[in-house]
Amino acid sequence: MPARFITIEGIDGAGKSTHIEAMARRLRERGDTVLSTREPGGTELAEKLRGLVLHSTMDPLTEALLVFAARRDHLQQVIVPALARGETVLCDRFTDATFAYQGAGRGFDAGVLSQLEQWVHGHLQPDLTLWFDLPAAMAAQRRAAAREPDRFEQQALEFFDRVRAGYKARADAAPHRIVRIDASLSKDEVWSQIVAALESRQW
Ligand SMILES: Nc1ncnc2c1ncn2[C@@H]1O[C@H](COP(=O)(O)OP(=O)(O)O)[C@@H](O)[C@H]1O
Ligand SMILES: Cc1cn([C@H]2C[C@H](O)[C@@H](COP(=O)(O)OP(=O)(O)O)O2)c(=O)[nH]c1=O
Repeated sequence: MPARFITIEGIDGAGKSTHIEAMARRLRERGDTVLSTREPGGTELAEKLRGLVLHSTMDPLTEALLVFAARRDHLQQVIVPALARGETVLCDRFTDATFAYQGAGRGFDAGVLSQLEQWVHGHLQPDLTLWFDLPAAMAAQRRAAAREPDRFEQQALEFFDRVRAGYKARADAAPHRIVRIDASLSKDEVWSQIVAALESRQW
């Protein structure tokens, strides 16, 4: 099987978790061996770093270094070996999230993030990224109805407006890799857009 690296992005509450299992199922039904994972996380060490990033106060450079440290471990231990075996890796968030959250959201230097990206994964990029896009206020309403907020989810709407703009900039810069999903629509309509994005690649 051809290896495929698919990432899912979007602000908190966009509906990523809601659709990831169904995506994995659909890809498996079509013959892929699917490894479903997430960032920060995906290994024992990276899950520990996730706990720190989500719950401890720290400066933006420390935050950026920790998410990239978690990513390095995840790539080496899980993602790269799975791709080498020809598997499909389905990852809830990846480096676009760092540019959106630490870069656009926190205001951390995008040039430094690009250097870290280069060190950590060189030219390895996802083959496809589905960006779940919706207004920050709508995502906040969905989150409020669903769960207790973590460090990022406690941020004001303006923070998520900036993160959303950060994702848009990434999508504009990589239009062939990043497909925008209108996540403000109903779950069924979101699912149809996901299927269309996969089908357009014969996946
Ligand atoms: N298209 C949708 N319309 C309405 N509610 C949705 C939609 N997609 C997800 N939700 C709900 O919004 C909440 C957040 O969704 P979730 O999948 O956890 O988002 P994320 O993983 O992107 O943070 C959940 O309660 C979920 O059921
Ligand atoms: C991957 C990544 C995530 N994050 C943040 C975004 C999210 O608020 C948080 C965890 O993401 P997520 O797994 O989507 O959270 P949840 O399980 O609550 O839906 O980490 C960054 O700030 N930078 C990153 O590089």
